[in-house]
Amino acid sequence: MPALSAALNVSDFLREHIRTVPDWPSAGVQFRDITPLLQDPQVFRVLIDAFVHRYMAPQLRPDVVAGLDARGFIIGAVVAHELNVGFVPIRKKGKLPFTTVEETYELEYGSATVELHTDAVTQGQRVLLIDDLIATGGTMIAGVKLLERLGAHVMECAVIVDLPELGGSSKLKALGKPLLTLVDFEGH
Ligand SMILES: O=P(O)(O)OC[C@H]1O[C@H](OP(=O)(O)OP(=O)(O)O)[C@H](O)[C@@H]1O
Ligand SMILES: Nc1ncnc2[nH]cnc12
Repeated sequence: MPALSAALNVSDFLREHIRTVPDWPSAGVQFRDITPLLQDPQVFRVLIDAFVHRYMAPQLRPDVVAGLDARGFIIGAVVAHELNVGFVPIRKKGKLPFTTVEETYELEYGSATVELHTDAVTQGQRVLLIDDLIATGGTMIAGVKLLERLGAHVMECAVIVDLPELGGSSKLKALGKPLLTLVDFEGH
């Protein structure tokens, strides 16, 4: 495993620790598995620092970080902790106990509904919305809609992996939402 050095940029370094699993969870899907990024503490730190360094800047510092179920929780909660701001989970339907708002969307392989507690954010709060990956953009856009329905402002979205051919990152940009992506993969 190469160490992160001047010869290797962060994106290339992280790419080497993402595993591609063909035909999972269904035929034709190239599943981009981020678990190897989390397994090695040094690699995990490079990943988290890539987000934290950007959002420490005063003009980009959020009031709160929101994370998308489930892999967005792993990254989002750690980034929130490092930034010393709160974390709010956007969960798959049926998991949140208090009153919620909900949004249904299409995935690369199925459909889903996500929910957010109605008191999770307040009017005008600046939110950073984090997930592990953007494919069709359905999940991320559903998250933006939920947060903004409650009056918050999603100032930026951030992911580890972008699958640009699935169109999600373009859709998000067309909506005027800035998106930080650390690693791009061609194909599905
Ligand atoms: O851009 P999209 O087409 O919406 O796809 C991206 C979403 O798909 C994956 O989650 P998944 O729904 O597989 O759930 P999981 O995190 O619980 O595995 C991934 O973690 C994103 O949340
Ligand atoms: N190809 C993919 N790999 C990992 N997670 C995904 N979510 C949607 N598409 C995905």
